[in-house]
Amino acid sequence: MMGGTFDPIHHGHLVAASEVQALFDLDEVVFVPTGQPWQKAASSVSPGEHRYLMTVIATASNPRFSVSRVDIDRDGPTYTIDTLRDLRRLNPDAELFFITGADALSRILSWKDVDELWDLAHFIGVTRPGYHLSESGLPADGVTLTEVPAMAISSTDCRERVVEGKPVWYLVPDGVVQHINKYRLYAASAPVVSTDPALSGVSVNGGLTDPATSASTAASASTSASAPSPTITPKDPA
Ligand SMILES: Nc1ncnc2c1ncn2[C@@H]1O[C@H](COP(=O)(O)OP(=O)(O)OP(=O)(O)O)[C@@H](O)[C@H]1O
Ligand SMILES: O=C(O)c1ccc[n+]([C@@H]2O[C@H](COP(=O)([O-])O)[C@@H](O)[C@H]2O)c1
Repeated sequence: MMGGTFDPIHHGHLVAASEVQALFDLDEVVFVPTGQPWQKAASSVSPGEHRYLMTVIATASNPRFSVSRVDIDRDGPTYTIDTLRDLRRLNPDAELFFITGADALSRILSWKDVDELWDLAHFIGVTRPGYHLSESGLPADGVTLTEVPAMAISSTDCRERVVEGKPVWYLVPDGVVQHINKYRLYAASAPVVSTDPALSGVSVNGGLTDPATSASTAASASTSASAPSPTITPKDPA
């Protein structure tokens, strides 16, 4: 499994999961969006339902990828000890692996009940540009370090790019770009509140009221919000 805030999910997450799935011959990689990531500022984290939907959109085409709601459906701060217990209960015969990037692995000793984590899953630490991957201080038989293709992408950078009107195409899957634009996630402009009960309290673009037209509207919104047209100087016909 791979736990994360996924705000938004990006190709760094997906490449790491794909590489570990192949290297370790895993049957499945379950992406688990966090409920309340207690080590991140609550005010800066998007609603769980949006992060869940973006994770579903990003993983839908891969038959070995799936998404679990266990963390977003559990009240209170998200602790991996609870995630692992829930997944073990749901999959009593499965051998569990927890994929984590170098930055998250370096903070693992601060996680709740860390001494009990090693009995519940084997941790796979993966390389991430800008971070040092180390198993120092961690039980040798509990962690395996693995190199994955370097993707210098972070969710923080993706969010900042949206705020600045820069493109996030190719940093996140196309459907995630469309979801961000459709619901005006991360945008600096004043949002309105969704009438969709599943996304209650969630900010959306007020223009997207008709589902029949939302795709084309989202596409045009994406053009203006994320892919500004280059300035083209017409040739002088003379
Ligand atoms: N580019 C990447 N390469 C490898 N691992 C990554 C990469 N980005 C994130 N991860 C790992 O994926 C997991 C979930 O990360 P998370 O959802 O917090 O993404 P993030 O890009 O670090 O987000 P933020 O910038 O908001 O902190 C963590 O274990 C993290 O180390
Ligand atoms: O168990 C904890 O105390 C704990 C503290 C911080 C992070 N985690 C988990 O680590 C994973 C990556 O978290 P993050 O914040 O880097 O997105 C995710 O599954 C989190 O739930 C877990």
